[in-house]
Amino acid sequence: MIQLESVYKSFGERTVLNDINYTFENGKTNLIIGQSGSGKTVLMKCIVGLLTPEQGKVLYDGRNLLDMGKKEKKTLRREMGMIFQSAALFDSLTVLENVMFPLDMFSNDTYRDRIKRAQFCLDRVNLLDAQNKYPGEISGGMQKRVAIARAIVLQPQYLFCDEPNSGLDPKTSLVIDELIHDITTEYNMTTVINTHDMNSVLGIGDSILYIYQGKKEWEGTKHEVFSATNERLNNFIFASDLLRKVKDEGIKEEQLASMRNALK
Ligand SMILES: Nc1ncnc2c1ncn2[C@@H]1O[C@H](COP(=O)(O)OP(=O)(O)OP(=O)(O)O)[C@@H](O)[C@H]1O
Repeated sequence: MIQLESVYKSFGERTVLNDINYTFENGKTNLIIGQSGSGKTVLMKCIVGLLTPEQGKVLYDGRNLLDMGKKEKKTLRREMGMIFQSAALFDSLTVLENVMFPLDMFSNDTYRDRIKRAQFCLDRVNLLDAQNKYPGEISGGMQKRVAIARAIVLQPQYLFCDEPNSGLDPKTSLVIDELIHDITTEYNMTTVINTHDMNSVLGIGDSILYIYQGKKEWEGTKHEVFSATNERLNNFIFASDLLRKVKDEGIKEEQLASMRNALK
């Protein structure tokens, strides 16, 4: 679980995060959503320690990141997995070598055990057959799956995904969403996802934090989105004609789920 308590971040005179309080629970896919420039990336950076808030607490299962010394931070980093907007794979390494990379850096396991662990993770994302290929030889969706395998290879407790679906078609995005959701439940991780993708919101939004101009404007679940009365949230979520129709014509959640299933 990650708890944010009264987090503030400014750049010069400009307050970009204003009194953010929120709990990201484990075993859930926690989504941060909001307009461009609302502060999602700055918030994610504050949570992972790339930026330091001026005020507040970022509690990792009770441990405040902002009070940690170097050694404690290093321990915490080992408990984090990250998936970036671009898959950020090493072009000159094979798929297997990419997944092994964190193990080579941080684990004391034997070479054989490191290979076994990396292959286990590749199998989990259904890519064992591609282990000897190079990133340039596989599709964008496959690259994302390699990035997921690499992110979970050290068995992280916390998983951070920055726009995991960017550049992917809707069908592949669905596969990536489901995969992230499944591994989150399976390994009981605390997963935090920054996204613009409304399909993700409606599909895997176990818990949703909507930020508007640096403030928490709304929080809820994918089940609550449709009945939400917050006008800013509605304008944001239902900006697309299709989704507005879905809301206005009262299409039920189950119907939406079966539409998603048909896409798979
Ligand atoms: N290092 C920085 N120095 C000054 N201002 C910054 C810095 N980083 C971000 N900002 C400002 O903070 C605000 C929030 O930016 P942020 O990148 O968090 O938005 P976002 O919600 O992630 O947007 P997008 O969806 O477009 O990625 C923006 O106005 C941005 O210009």
